[in-house]
Amino acid sequence: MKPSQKSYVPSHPGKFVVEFAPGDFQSSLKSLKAFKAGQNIAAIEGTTKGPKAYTSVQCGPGEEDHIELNSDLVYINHSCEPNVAFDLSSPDQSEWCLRSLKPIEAGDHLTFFYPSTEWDMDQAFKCACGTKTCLGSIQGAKYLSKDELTARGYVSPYILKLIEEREAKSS
Ligand SMILES: C[S@@+](CC[C@H](N)C(=O)[O-])C[C@H]1O[C@@H](n2cnc3c(N)ncnc32)[C@H](O)[C@@H]1O
Repeated sequence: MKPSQKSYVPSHPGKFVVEFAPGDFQSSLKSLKAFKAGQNIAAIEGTTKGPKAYTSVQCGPGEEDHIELNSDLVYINHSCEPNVAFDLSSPDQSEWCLRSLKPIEAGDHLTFFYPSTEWDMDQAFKCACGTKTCLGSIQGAKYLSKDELTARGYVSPYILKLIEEREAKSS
């Protein structure tokens, strides 16, 4: 579920705001504040378990390990050169956070590298991030090499483990 433009109430007032745009999947999340690289910029809280969906974030290695964010963070788009990461690596959910990977200025759009958390995405898409290292088609980590995956600043440990299992099977 995504917050909709009708009766929009920001989930992170003063910090982030959704920029609603016409057309399917054209909206995004903008930062209202500057952050240094490597900061915990938001707690990941208020999540619920759910089936894999284009709005869900994978939080472990299994088919059942998907959460709905239930907040404006669902509007963070993918980039092949992301400025934030979802760090859901701790077994203690109270430590889950959104972390800046680079300095972020007020007005910057937040982006994360979707395959850093997603193994095999519910909805693949042609990437419009426009970066030099754009991979073109985004379907999940399953379809990438370890080098393509690890060059983006952060990969979830459960995704790295799945990559290593894949490599062990093919060797
Ligand atoms: C969870 S939504 C993110 C918010 C979305 N932009 C919206 O307006 O609802 C994920 C979807 O946004 C779109 N999207 C996100 N990043 C994208 C990118 N870099 N290029 C093209 N589409 C993207 C894709 O359709 C993807 O399935």
